[in-house]
Amino acid sequence: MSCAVNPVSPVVNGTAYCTINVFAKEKFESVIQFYSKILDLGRVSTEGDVTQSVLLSNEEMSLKIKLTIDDSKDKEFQGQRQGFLDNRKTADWRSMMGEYVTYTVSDFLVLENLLIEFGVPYQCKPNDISPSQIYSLDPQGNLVGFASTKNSISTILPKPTAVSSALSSKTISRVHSSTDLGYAVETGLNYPSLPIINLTRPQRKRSIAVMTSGGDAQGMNSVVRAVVRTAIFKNCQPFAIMEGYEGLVRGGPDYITPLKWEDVSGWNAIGGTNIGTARCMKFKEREGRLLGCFHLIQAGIDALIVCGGDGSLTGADLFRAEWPSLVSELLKTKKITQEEAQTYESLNICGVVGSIDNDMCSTDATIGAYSALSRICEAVDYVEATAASHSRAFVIEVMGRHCGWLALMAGISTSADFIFIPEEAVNPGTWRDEMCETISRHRKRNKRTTIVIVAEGALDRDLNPVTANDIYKTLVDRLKLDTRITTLGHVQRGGSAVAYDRVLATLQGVEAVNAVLDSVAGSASPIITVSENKIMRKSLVDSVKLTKSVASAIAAKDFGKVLSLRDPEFIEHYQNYLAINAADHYDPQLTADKRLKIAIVNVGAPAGGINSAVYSMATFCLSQGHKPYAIFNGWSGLTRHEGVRSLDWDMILGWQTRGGSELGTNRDTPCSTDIGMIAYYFQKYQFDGLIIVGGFEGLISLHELERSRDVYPGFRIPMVLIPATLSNNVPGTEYSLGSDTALNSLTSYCDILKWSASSIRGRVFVVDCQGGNSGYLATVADLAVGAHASYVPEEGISIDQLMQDVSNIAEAYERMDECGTETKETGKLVLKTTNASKAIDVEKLSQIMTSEAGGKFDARSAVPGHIQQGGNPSPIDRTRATRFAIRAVQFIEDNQMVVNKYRHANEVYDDAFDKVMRSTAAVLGVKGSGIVFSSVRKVYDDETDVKKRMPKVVHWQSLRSVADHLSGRKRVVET
Ligand SMILES: Nc1ncnc2c1ncn2[C@@H]1O[C@H](COP(=O)(O)OP(=O)(O)OP(=O)(O)O)[C@@H](O)[C@H]1O
Ligand SMILES: O=P(O)(O)OC[C@H]1O[C@](O)(CO)[C@@H](O)[C@@H]1O
Ligand SMILES: [Mg+2]
Repeated sequence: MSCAVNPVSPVVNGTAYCTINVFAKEKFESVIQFYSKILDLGRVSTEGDVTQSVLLSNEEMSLKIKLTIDDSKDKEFQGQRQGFLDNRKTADWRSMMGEYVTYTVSDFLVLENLLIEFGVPYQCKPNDISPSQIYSLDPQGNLVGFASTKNSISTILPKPTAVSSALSSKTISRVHSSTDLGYAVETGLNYPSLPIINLTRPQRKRSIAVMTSGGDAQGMNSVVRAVVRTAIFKNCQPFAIMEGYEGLVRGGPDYITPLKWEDVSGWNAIGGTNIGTARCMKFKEREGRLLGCFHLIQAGIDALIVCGGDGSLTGADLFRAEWPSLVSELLKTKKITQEEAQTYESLNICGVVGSIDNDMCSTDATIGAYSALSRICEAVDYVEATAASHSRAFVIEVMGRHCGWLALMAGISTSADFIFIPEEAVNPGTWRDEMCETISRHRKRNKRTTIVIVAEGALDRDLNPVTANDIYKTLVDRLKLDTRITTLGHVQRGGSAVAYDRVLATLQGVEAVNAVLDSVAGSASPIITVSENKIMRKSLVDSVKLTKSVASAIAAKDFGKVLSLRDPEFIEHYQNYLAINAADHYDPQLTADKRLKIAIVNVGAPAGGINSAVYSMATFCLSQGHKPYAIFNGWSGLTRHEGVRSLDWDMILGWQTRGGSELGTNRDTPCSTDIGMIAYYFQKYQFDGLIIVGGFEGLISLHELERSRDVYPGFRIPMVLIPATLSNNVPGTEYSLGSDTALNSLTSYCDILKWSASSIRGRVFVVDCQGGNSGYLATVADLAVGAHASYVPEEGISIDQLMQDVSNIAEAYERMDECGTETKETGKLVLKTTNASKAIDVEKLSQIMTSEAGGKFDARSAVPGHIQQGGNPSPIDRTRATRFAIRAVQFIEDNQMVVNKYRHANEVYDDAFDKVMRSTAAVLGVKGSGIVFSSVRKVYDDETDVKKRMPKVVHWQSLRSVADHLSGRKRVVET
């Protein structure tokens, strides 16, 4: 290979002079232009005639461009250039040229734009997501390298990864190729190939800034990580605005800073916000917003993603509305040019709701709210122990500003005796009596603890605050209870985010970048929301307006409206709290003729929230006037006569918060035990309804009972399955109880491993995840912990992908070295669902990875096992269990009329009969943005792959490509 460069001294190694040879006259000027523009060099002198040379120079370096006309050399270079173009995707250009010169440049963005402008091809290294080196061909065809930091270019070529003997097809069982089950990476998120050169129109990279504002909230770092990486992935330049609106007002490179891929490594596990936040009074004034506008334009920012609470998003909405007038003021005062005014005529803004308060209308959950709830529940669980020991009362004050969501959800999760929330302002004359009456009843039934949760914004109907002190005094003076106040304070905002918040933040961060890229001038600004499991875009203006109207309704003492302005789920939760808390102290809601005997049974492996479902089912039944029955130790327990007991309030105290299954559970199904005997007991106890809480065996159980209705009249009652399994593999629902608890356990376990791995250079942990044939847990954990790769049964492990992953990880380590970042986040994780491959367990997998890595890293295996079933259920599982249980009882109530006609044994079970009865045996599920009941027959026949114990369609499939793109995992797309 020819090289026209005569590197007198390589610039990269400190000296700053070299000669570039050009062999065709028509190329001479463009080569001069190329180097002078890119390296910012001035033309110093011109010499000679046929053999001309030009000296280009600046303070740091000089470059001689020398023209020696030589047709054959020029042709040789043309041929070479073609070779580079042909091999742009497949070969490392450094291996194709004997010599080349490297330069340091400060801004790759500018460089890439210039290379595009010159129409020259280029290649990014180590990859195009986060290059630390860029190689290009100058107009003559010389290979030229650029580095973003001094001396950072490695001339050592990455060793091509070969499949060694350790990886013969004998050692790996290939379960499925990556495309077998339709898991090819989604088009929209596919890895970009090397940049496509646009020869006609230079393109400016879009710059997207992200900021966090207001009170910090767990999960904000995941938003920033997702925004940064998605922006880079979509070929945009991400920026952080440091310190919230304060950074915008102050401006300059200290406050508006570009971020790289590696800058956000490991951020998922870190609490608070790494880019700072503030409450900025100046931004509330137009003057502050004018400065913000100027600084954004100055930094060339096209779009702004604001992650904050209701205040921050109100500010964002105002900023958006005022933007045109701010721009024209800046133009008038000559702070910006006409061209800038045109380029930035409208502000492309998107809101992501991050606040522990969950006070923004139009979204179910704000980022951080469930983490704060988790902190509260942990604290109350701890307090329970000391309260029980002393038989004390505790008044626990929680945050939430003017919103009672945290207090309400904590009340349900911990089965608190009484709660105070701003949405349900209490009667100033009667609240003390009401509270004391409830607590006295509980105490009379031998309850040793009293927990009252008060939201910091709690009010009475005259708008006077109801404080922890007021409550304390009442408990002491009237009930003579030994009482303590615990104000949880900022502990609630502390610690790292629970898995739910990490995933929510990640998906919303990705969606925010998509939203700003979809926006055109004049389009309405969106806010990213969540409804059940669905990430959506809504109007920022409308959400802000709706949220503001809550404050107006409170001020107007219109409390009915306040409650109605919260999302429908809030109201449902509030009614649920009242219902389960009324189990012993009100007259039953229903008249005697409507009261039912409802049985509950646990089937399958333990999962977080099973006990909460039993507790809520029983307390709700009691408050309605129904009689709740427990079947102990599953179907086999029933056939072994181990007991059916009616549940009463005293017996189930404390079950809401407990892990495991108090009723006892196993995987037996009615047909695998003795369905006749089960029918006998159903007849004996005259059950009017059945609730099964369980996983895949729960579904099979319900199916078997439903299909036996013709033979056994005892089963002609409404029956519901509440899905509960950490595998989240029950067809008919996108969410099963226990999967959140499991995800939190796995996430905490992985965080610990990651810290350990980060302390040792080049350490990777390969973690074995439960989940049966479902890769749900591993996939969502992948997103939550920022794993490098995950292997799931739906895809299996292909040798090619495994090799690719080894080289991805090796590259990631190289990139870290080359970036010279001082990041400690060097630990890497790979997750594998046990059934992703039966042939290679995590131990073997880690051995293979270590041996293939050729010394670049070493891998260790880790097996968390049944720890994944979790300890105490997460607040999400507790509150969902309550919601599911109450909905299940209501389903049984609603379907009584339907089944009554057919319950007698002498009814002929014909087709018409069957058709009506079908809908009365259902799977309760979360689908899209709502709760639905689907006939078990339909679910079993149409939606279930019985052999694989899986739904036929997996709803979380798209998460895999998001996880891949956020970790920079390259996929081998198999043909
Ligand atoms: N009406 C407004 N106009 C302009 N800016 C505002 C407005 N309201 C709030 N902001 C800006 O947003 C910042 C954060 O608002 P705020 O303190 O209400 O927190 P938040 O975003 O609601 O978060 P959290 O309630 O979770 O702490 C304010 O300090 C201010 O800079
Ligand atoms: O951290 P600061 O500024 O004291 O603010 C506390 C407030 O912030 C929040 O934690 C979040 O808005 C509120 O719940 C609380 O009232
Ligand atoms: Mg707020």
